[in-house]
Amino acid sequence: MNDSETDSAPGGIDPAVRAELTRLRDSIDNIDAAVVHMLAERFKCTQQVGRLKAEHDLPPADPAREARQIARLRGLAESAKLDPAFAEKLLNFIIAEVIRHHERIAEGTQTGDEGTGE
Ligand SMILES: O=C(O)C(=O)C[C@]1(C(=O)O)C=C[C@@H](O)C=C1
Repeated sequence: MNDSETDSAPGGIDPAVRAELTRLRDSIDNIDAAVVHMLAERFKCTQQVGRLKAEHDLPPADPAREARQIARLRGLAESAKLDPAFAEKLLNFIIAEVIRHHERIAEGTQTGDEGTGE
């Protein structure tokens, strides 16, 4: 249910429920903003890694490094009571995009700034 659907709930919403929903959504919006900012910083780092790898003829992907990152993140997820499988899928999704950026940098088809908004 989206905002307009909750707004048009039959009989209206109890004001206390509405206040609690608004409070939770405010926190969700702050968290989403933090995630975007953290991802932007991560991509700035990985673009530099991509340029370094291209300059030194290193392969875009490093499966051994990825295996260590996944093991570490799964442990962190468990401690944080987050589903480790979800954490792994999310990291794999991000890394796949990073590898695409690395490949484009190595091909010389991008400057290395894509994904950073620069
Ligand atoms: O650490 C590297 O070598 C990177 O290129 C960064 C990164 C990552 O996004 O964390 C991406 C690709 C590699 O396979 C491993 C890790």
